[in-house]
Amino acid sequence: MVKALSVKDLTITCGVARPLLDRVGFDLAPGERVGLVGASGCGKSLTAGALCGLLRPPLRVSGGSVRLDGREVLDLSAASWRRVRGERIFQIFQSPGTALTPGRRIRTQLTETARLAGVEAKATVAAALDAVALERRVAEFFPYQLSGGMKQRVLIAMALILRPRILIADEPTTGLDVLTEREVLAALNTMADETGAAVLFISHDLRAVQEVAGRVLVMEHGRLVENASVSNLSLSPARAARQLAEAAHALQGAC
Ligand SMILES: Nc1ncnc2c1ncn2[C@@H]1O[C@H](COP(=O)(O)OP(=O)(O)OP(=O)(O)O)[C@@H](O)[C@H]1O
Repeated sequence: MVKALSVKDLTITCGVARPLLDRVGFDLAPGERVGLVGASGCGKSLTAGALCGLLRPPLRVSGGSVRLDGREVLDLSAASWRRVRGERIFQIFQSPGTALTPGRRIRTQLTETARLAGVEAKATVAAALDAVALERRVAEFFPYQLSGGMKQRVLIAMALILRPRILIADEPTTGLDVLTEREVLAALNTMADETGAAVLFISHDLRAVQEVAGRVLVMEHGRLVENASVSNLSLSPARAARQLAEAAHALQGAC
């Protein structure tokens, strides 16, 4: 079966220093939900940036391959990337505000998304808001009138409308309170259930990852050091994987 995403030996450099990302490789099957975890600075966001064609100089992909549905994307032009982003691969960031246009109502932005997807706007926008548990009146709001968690759910609603093959969620719940985090994760799971999108969920928090993904990739110093089910991390030969499992376990015990 063709993988939704296939990453091989992905290497990112910045000048002549040692690679920031060193021969990273993993696959996502269609509809699969996988976590990407690791300590701050290990290379999670760089990976996400490369997968979405968003790296800018001096950062450079100096080797490897990224295939979406079997098609190489690392050599795409900027114009082709703009088509691929949204249609095939959609990214949600930690700061959702930057992805929404400040001076435009949510309804306008979701309607535009529906047009891009070539679907009827009114019913689709209403259904997407319902699916992410946002009241329909939120459509009349401007982004500044929304909380961080509501903005994240608007972005997830956009993904629902666009139905990408792959959703990359880069720390989407960092900085949110526990209840809001739950709502965002539930919206993410609903989106993946309804669209069949594969999800790469990036976080330093294994507890949040567990709500979405069964399998996790663990990074350390720009390298992938583990690829295992969440339940097996505590037995991993990789110290970084065991430490993450222990930290999650300790936090759970403290609650
Ligand atoms: N634009 C850049 N130029 C140079 N180095 C960069 C750039 N962006 C990131 N880096 C370096 O690449 C490494 C990986 O950064 P990255 O942002 O991917 O970490 P991360 O795992 O996402 O961390 P966090 O969890 O804190 O977001 C770090 O050493 C960082 O300093």
